[in-house]
Amino acid sequence: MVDGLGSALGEPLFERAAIIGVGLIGSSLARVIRRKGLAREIVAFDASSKVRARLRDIAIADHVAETAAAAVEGADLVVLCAPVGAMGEIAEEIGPRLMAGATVSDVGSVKASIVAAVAPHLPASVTFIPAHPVAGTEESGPDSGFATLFLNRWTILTPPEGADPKAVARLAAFWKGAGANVETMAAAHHDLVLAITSHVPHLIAYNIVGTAADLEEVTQSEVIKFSAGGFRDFTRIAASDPIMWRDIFLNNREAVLEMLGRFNEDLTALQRMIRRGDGEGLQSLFTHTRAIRRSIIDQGQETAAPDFGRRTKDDG
Ligand SMILES: NC(=O)C1=CN([C@@H]2O[C@H](COP(=O)(O)OP(=O)(O)OC[C@H]3O[C@@H](n4cnc5c(N)ncnc54)[C@H](O)[C@@H]3O)[C@@H](O)[C@H]2O)C=CC1
Ligand SMILES: O=C(O)C(=O)Cc1ccc(O)cc1
Repeated sequence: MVDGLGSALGEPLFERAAIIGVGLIGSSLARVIRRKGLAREIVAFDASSKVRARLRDIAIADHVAETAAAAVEGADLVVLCAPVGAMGEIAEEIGPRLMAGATVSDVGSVKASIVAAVAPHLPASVTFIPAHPVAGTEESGPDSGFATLFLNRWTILTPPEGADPKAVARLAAFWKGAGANVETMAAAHHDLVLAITSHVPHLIAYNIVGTAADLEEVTQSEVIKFSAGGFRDFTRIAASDPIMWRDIFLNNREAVLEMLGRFNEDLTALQRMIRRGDGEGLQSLFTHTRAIRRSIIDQGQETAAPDFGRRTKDDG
């Protein structure tokens, strides 16, 4: 087993999967759907004509549609994989063309605002089950995706109350087939958890790289020259897609501001420890954070070294 994804499942879970927005996540999904036989047929649509042309070249989908509405025709699974801010307008376009009984999902990094933007456009005959694969890289576009992206990572489902349990179970089986572990929670809870585990860390990375870039005028090339330290890890995160992250902060505003408030308080406490020479306080916090990192590794959530080389040689 080269890819760690195990052997193919039996019958496909879906007949026709439509992927709307085929960048890093959409193309990774297309690749794993095909590799694992999770749907019989894959139809793709991307708003960019350049991306559509590229999709025809790399042939990771069976068909590339010219509109989102055409892509969802006859699809029993529709997954919206565009930036968070584009989900509402896509839903508005595809709503009238969705097949009765279809499952509509998404992969957006924020959940409550997507529910608010998407749900009003969907007919009662479909089941909407928002999802978030907590897996990714700083890259974007259809060439950056790979089939093992979701392997051993969490995918969070946030089904609304009263969602058809069979449809929820089928979507959970789909993500498990893609290699993910699946957890279910409320959309608002998801947004709070992700604000502290993903959104605020990205904001910190954007900020520290921005601060260093300002200093660079003073220090000339020293920021780049000595970036082998912790700063280098921040630059990877700060290279993440600007549109995607703009949308995340605009659409998870309250949770991010709440977590930033707490972060600022703790940062002020650290500042005070440094000013007062409180070595005991600093050491105690750093010992605690080191233990957190080690417990994450012990739970198999992370390798000791950055693991963005998880792409295997046949990950096409
Ligand atoms: N990049 C990451 O690490 C992760 C991203 N996500 C979420 O996945 C979604 C997609 O992110 P990526 O694949 O990284 O972005 P990406 O930038 O690689 O791909 C997004 C694609 O959507 C297309 N697009 C934009 N507006 C569209 C529209 N109205 N209709 C159809 N296509 C449209 C773009 O042309 C682009 O090809 C975002 O909602 C993001 O929050 C979730 C988990 C991880
Ligand atoms: O590249 C990284 O370190 C990430 O954190 C990737 C990522 C970005 C956005 C998500 O919603 C989930 C995962």
